[in-house]
Formats: sequence, structure tokens, C-alpha cells
Amino acid sequence: MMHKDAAVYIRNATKSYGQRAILQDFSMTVPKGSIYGVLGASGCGKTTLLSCMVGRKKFNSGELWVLGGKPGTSGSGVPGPRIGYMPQDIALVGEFTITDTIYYFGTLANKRHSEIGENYKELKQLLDLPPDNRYVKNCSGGQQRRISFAAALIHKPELLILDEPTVGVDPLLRKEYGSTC
Ligand SMILES: Nc1ncnc2c1ncn2[C@@H]1O[C@H](COP(=O)(O)OP(=O)(O)OP(=O)(O)O)[C@@H](O)[C@H]1O
Repeated sequence: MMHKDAAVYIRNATKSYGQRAILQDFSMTVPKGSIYGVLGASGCGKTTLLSCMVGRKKFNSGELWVLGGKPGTSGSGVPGPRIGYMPQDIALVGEFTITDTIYYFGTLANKRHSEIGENYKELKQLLDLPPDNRYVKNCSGGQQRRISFAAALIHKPELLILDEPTVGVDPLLRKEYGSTC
């Protein structure tokens, strides 16, 4: 598969923190329309890899293409609305209600109010979110993770990247995630 056609295309990537090599000669291809899981021991570099894909970090060397562009370059759309990213650590504002949160992320992704409303309605049901006007800080850990998941999905991104999405989520919803993402 050509680098421009893949959702993610990585060739011979290396990444170090100081002297410490995390990724060495790492290659992978994720075709569009597919579901791809990254498994590995704690600390092996999964989050580092995903951070590079979304343009938060950079490989030291190697080739990286995401949705046909190079993350961080103008016109690539990455980081930006083409991607939905759910970080490992919840990054929500406690003083926002769930509705505030969803509209905040939807607006950041340039979506119209009406479209955010429609998508929110679907996600509320799918993810069994708590009542709209509850503050994020008053939601449980698992509920916050589901809100975070909804925030990553609200703009219907072309590529969805989830870092440990099932932590703190009950087994039933884990199954739902598996069948929907
Ligand atoms: N900014 C940083 N500076 C130095 N070392 C780092 C930095 N970020 C991560 N590391 C180290 O790099 C290694 C890979 O970290 P990373 O978070 O990518 O692993 P992971 O596979 O996602 O782990 P886990 O499954 O435990 O979340 C770890 O040993 C971590 O301590």
C-alpha cells in the first residue's frame, strides 16, 4: 500500500528520550477503514507512538504519514478535526457540564451547533452518558472516560485514536466499544 492511501503509514521510525531508545526501526501500515490494536508491555512506547501519530510528538527519524499527509505540516489537517484522539489521562474540564464539554470539542472541530446536537443525541444513547447538566467533576472515573470518548467522536473524525479506552469502564461497555469503534 502506498503511503498516501493508508490511514497511518510508518517506516523505520526511531524515537528516544535522551539516551533511551523507545522505538527502533519501527514500521506499520494501517489501511483506511480498518480497526487496529496496539498491544505491548507497560512502558514499551504505545502512548509515545500514538502521540507522534497525532502530531504531539516527533519521531527522531523515519517516515510518518497520517491520512495522506505529514502530521504537523500545513494542510495535513493533523493535529486537527480529521482526527479524534482520546488520551490515556482524562483531559476534561471539571467545571464544564457534559453538554458544555461536548459542544466545546465539537466547536473546536469546526462543527455547526445543529450537527453537534444530532451527534450528541446518538452518542448519549450509545455510551449511556450521565444527565446533560451534570458537572464533569461530579462524574465517576468510568463516566468521565465515556465523556472523553464522546468528545473524541463528536465531530465524526476520519481517524479515531484511543489510548487505553477501556480503563475504568465496565465489561458490558467494553463489549460495546469493541463492536462500535
Ligand atoms: N517525556 C518523556 N521523557 C522521558 N521519558 C519518557 C517521556 N515520556 C515517556 N517516557 C518513557 O518512555 C517509555 C514509553 O512510555 P509510553 O508512555 O509511550 O509507554 P506505554 O507503552 O504507553 O506505557 P503504558 O502502557 O504503561 O501506558 C516509558 O519508559 C516512559 O517512562
